[in-house]
Amino acid sequence: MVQSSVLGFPRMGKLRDLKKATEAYWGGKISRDDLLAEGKRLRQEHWKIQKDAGVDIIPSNDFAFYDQVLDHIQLFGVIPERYSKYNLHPVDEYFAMGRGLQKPDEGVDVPSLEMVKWFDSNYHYVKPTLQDNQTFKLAANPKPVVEFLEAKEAGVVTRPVILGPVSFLVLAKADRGQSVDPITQLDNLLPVYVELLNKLKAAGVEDVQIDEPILVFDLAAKAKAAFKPAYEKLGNLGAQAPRLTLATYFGDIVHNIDVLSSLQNLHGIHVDLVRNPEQLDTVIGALGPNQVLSAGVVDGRNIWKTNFQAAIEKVELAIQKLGKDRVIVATSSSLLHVPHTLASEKNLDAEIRDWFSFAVEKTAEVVIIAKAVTEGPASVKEQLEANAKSVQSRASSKRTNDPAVKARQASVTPEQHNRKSPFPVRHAEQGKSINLPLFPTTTIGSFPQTKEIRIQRNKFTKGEITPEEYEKFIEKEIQDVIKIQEELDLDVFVHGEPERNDMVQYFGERLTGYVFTTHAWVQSYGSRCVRPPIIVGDVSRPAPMTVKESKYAVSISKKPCKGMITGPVTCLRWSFPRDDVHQSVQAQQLALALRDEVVDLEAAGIQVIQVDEPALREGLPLRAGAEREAYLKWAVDAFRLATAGVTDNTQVHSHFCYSEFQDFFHAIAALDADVLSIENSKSDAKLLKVFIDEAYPRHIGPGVYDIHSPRVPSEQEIKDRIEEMLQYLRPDQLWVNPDCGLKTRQWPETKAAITNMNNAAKYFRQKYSS
Ligand SMILES: CN1c2c(nc(N)[nH]c2=O)NC[C@@H]1CNc1ccc(C(=O)N[C@@H](CCC(=O)N[C@@H](CCC(=O)N[C@@H](CCC(=O)O)C(=O)O)C(=O)O)C(=O)O)cc1
Ligand SMILES: N[C@@H](CCS)C(=O)O
Ligand SMILES: [Zn+2]
Repeated sequence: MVQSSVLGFPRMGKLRDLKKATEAYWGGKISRDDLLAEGKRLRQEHWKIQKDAGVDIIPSNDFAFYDQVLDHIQLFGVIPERYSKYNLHPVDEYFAMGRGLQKPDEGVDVPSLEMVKWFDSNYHYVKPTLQDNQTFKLAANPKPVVEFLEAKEAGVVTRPVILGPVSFLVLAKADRGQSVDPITQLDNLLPVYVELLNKLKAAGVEDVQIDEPILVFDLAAKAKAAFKPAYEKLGNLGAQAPRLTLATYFGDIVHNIDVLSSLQNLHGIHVDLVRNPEQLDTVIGALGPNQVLSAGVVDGRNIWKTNFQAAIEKVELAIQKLGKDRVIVATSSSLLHVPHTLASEKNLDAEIRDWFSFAVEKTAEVVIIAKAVTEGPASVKEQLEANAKSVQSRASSKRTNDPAVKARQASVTPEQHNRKSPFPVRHAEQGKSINLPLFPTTTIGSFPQTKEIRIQRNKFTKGEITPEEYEKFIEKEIQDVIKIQEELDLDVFVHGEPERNDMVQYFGERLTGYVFTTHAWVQSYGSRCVRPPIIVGDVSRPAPMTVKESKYAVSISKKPCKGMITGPVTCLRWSFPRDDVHQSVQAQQLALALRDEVVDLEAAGIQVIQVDEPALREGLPLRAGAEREAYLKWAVDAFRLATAGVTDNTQVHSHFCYSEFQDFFHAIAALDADVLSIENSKSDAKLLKVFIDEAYPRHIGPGVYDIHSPRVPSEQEIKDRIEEMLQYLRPDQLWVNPDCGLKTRQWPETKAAITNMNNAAKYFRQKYSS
């Protein structure tokens, strides 16, 4: 019998219940016990959904209050002393590592651990941070054991998910000032895994899913070599330990296929056959004689209904070689990256709705495919017919095709990708009308999205206030934000983005070719969620999207005020993209729509325009090679096409909130933006060395403080940070700004942090102008 399996389920709940509970706990509105009870309720609800759907292999320990990697940091006792010294309750210590903690009355002040993108997704994980004398110790009540028992008690037998030791270490880093190479810690870490597996077995666990997603990367020799000792140990624990199924996702493992020879004692291997179906034969060829293949054929990263016929064909190929008992039908990855259920969407057009499948629906899909290949297609005849109809409806729908968009794409010329003059000429031109001091200060675009803003937007969406009332409210917000920036004495203002629910969803709602949802939330980090709009057809811009608000802000600003839009690659990556058209085509359509917006902003008198591309790095194919080069070409072209329609006088900014730009520097330079703001506050400033090494001529604002945490950085801390940056950047090229937008922050901490930031900038301005 072919079993069905889900690799992980979204944890937020149908109505973002987990977000609400964690934020209520942080705000002191519910107790710790209430929070823990809500977590338990959600886990049970999610297990029940999967059990009722008939899923054979249901995950546990896929739940996390903040992040699953952070769970492992705590599970293995990899807690830096700056947190453990406060002897906080484990729940509070966990959140302190995730989001920092500042309680001046109790003498507690600690920033969060670094948070970075999970592979090429818009989910962020907390980076394990190791010391030179790192030790590892299993937590007293290991979470995977506790949650397995909890499920068992509820009548659900689960397969706990744990992150494998090699991935844990490869995804880790040495703490600031430490030099440990994490992978060298394998021997110290493995005993903790052995202890955990023994405890799981003692609790009755038969099977464990051990995730080693780093196998999809090009691995350093040391990391690759670590698999053999790790899995010779963990795969040979016999009756003392559960069977292990090693899971990879988001790429193929063909380039690391030799590693499989040292994994032959494991029960099974999971591969992503949505992303890389071509790896099937190679992986089957490398399996041990009794090993099971978990075939990831239901997409964990996108919302399109699975094409059953195509999925069944893939699974049948595996069955022909391995037999039914050695094949599992699975989601390609955890379903963390898709929304909870399509059932909540009441406003979608019926034709288009029929093309989608969210997490709950995907659990049903794995079951149907498994049944089709076990019992034959007749056993699920109706479902197969309905599915074929949906697939056909989408393939032939007129809604996906716009000849005018295609015609415009066909007429794009190479010249449209180039600014009129090189940077020195532009810089001189811009200096004539945009007066800036040394170390200009600015922010990244958004100011706090207060409860009041969200309430008014909610009322407007529901028709409880008129468009005029909403517009007045937004104008008042912009006025307030401009006044605050005057008081804070910033040099380049922003309008604060109060009209935007989200930097991508907002544009999706204004572009044709998109549909958007009401409840389709996906976790981005911690309690923060996004509602990615869905690209269903060719994209175009029926009308200006941001000009009114930006023009208004400029009209009331005494200093330059940036126009603000989201770039084409980010609009693409943070949407659910089409899977029937190459992403380069979708990016170019978005670029043309945004080019019109940029030109309109300039025509409306906006001299500084920021085009955010924080997802440019995340879209980089995970392995070096031709695919990566091709991506860089079309992604850079899309940005240039979007921005190059303006005159030399307009200063184009771009923003990236990630610090991993070293392997990517040439693409950033090729964007030809006049000013870049990048994330840097939580990374080593020496990463900036690449800007000197490559003689980067233009201007840069590496973030001087972390906006993900409510913690207020001191003026001295920011000065120290700028001092470090000046080892790598020229004073005349350095801007001073936070890491990213301030929408998640509250006003008091925002004002305090920016005051400190501005004072630090003034100190250097004085120092370098005398
Ligand atoms: C910059 N980042 C972004 C990423 N991806 C995006 N798509 N957008 C980004 O900005 N990726 C990387 C980074 C970090 N990520 C995030 C992600 C999410 C947030 C954030 O603040 N999310 C909000 C939700 C934002 C939103 O869409 N809000 C809507 C709906 C608000 C709402 O909940 N309304 C209530 C009713 C109103 C009320 O009573 O409060 C409801 O619907 O129930 C809006 O503003 O209209 C979040 O809350 O998680 C930040 C950084
Ligand atoms: N302009 C956006 C960029 C976030 S990446 C903001 O400030 O929120
Ligand atoms: Zn950002």
